[in-house]
Amino acid sequence: MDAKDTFEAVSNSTSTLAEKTGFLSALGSMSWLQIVISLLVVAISYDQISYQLNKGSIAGPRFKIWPFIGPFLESLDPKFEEYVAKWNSGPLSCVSIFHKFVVIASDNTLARKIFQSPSFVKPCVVDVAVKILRPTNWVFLDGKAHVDYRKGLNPLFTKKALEDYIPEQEKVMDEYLEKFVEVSEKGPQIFFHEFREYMCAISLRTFCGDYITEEQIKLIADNYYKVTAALELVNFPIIIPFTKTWYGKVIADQSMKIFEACAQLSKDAILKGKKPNCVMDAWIQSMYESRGDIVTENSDSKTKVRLFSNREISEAVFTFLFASQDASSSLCCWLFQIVADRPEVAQKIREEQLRIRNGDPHVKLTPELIDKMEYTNMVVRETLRIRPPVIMVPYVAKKAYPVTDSYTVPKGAMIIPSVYPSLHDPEVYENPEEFIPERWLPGAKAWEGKKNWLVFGTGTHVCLGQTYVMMSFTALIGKACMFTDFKHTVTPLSEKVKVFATIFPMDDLILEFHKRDPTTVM
Ligand code: HEM
Repeated sequence: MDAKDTFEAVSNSTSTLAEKTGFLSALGSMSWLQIVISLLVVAISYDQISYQLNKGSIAGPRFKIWPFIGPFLESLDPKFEEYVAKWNSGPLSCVSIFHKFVVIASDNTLARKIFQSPSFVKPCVVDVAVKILRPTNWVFLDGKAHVDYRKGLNPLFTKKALEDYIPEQEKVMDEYLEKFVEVSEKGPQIFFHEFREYMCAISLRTFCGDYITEEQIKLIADNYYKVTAALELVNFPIIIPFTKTWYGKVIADQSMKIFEACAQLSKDAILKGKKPNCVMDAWIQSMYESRGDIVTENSDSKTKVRLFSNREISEAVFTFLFASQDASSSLCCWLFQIVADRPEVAQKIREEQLRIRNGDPHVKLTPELIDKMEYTNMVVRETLRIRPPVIMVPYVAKKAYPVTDSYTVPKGAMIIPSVYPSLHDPEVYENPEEFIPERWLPGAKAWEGKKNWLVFGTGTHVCLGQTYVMMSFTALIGKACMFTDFKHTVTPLSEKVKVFATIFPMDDLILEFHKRDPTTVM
């Protein structure tokens, strides 16, 4: 019997006793006001006692200061400093909002343990996510079904697969660098929105190739933020027309309809022997290879993939966009801000970019070329360490989960492994608040702390796109440094962190881009 059962048993036996001693007749003599007040007192006491029982020995407010709602109002506008205070309060801490009990793990060993306990926990999604992403979506699979599905997706984001997508990606990079210069003609601009649009465009080209039109990309890029807003952690679970969640669902449905049509075009093209140049092509090719409908050099692959319907493909592609959009936009903002603030770093990137291209800045991107960008890659890695886009990942306990010898997370509670403290651990990363790309030189101490590298999570749900992220951002910042000069307008809020699903500079990043001679370093 757990603590909650004990409490319920005590309540039941108390009520039986009360009945015996004439509780009902006492009730009959009370006024409505007295009854309401009494019920309120019982409910508040129940809420407080169940909070105390769930909290046990871990850190957290002594009492729920606001009965029932807890810190609900603060959670509507989460402050980074409040998360830091929570992490500093102990390896495990807690908070209770309405009926949700939330346990936060700041310690590296505990965070890893949670990520790697799929029999006790699964990713926690807000109620409305099931409606927006649809209940049939693969992201809601758990256990073996999830592992089997992932096996079919993993090959789509490897270095080998990237080779096929890079030419299309490079076109989008060039197009947007031109656009950033154009936008800057009016002087310094807020780039938060520009970068979100750019990320959406490059992701859609990578996922759907040229089956998706410019207009369709624009429609999704202009409206995707509605999906982010609809999926905020605290949201009304029922979709009411013309509310945030309704707008989110409308744009999600429109996007999936577009992806469905793209999937059919890709199926037709692959059956006619087209060489894949986007994620959809690569996935569909593996489906037809598995059935023996086509033969390619990969036909011997052990991972067999069934033929998915266009609707299933569209739902999966939407999850790729959903998983990548906020985190990639966050990385993009911090990467440009950090490099713009450090001209010596930009200069070293330029030197490397020109050197590996033998002085010709127009040499096209390939995975082999990106592999040679050692310093540029260290800059991306250090940016991800100092400003990890995903600071924590919400999971839910499927059953009572004994996370330490002295504490068991109650069934149904949210359990959140934090990523940020591990990446700022001074034992592993000396002067953790300083941006030092050289800490990632081959053989340097930071590499020994592999267990602390939780930027992409770990375990069965580890980020599908991690290789893709490292390679495409290394390529992007390399090209941006060669072809443009970007200047950052520093404000008192530039280094303050805003939390909007992921993390961003609080001033939304003010930048200006100017063309430069790409054959020079200075
Ligand atoms: C800077 C960019 C990114 C960061 C920091 C990031 C980080 C993460 C993290 C922390 C998780 C949770 C892992 C876990 O629970 O162990 C995750 C999951 C995931 N990420 Fe990423 N991600 C990024 C970009 C991308 C991109 C570009 C894709 C493209 C496909 C992607 C696809 C996914 C998917 C599908 C999952 C869920 C995997 C599953 O449940 O099996 N991510 N990511």
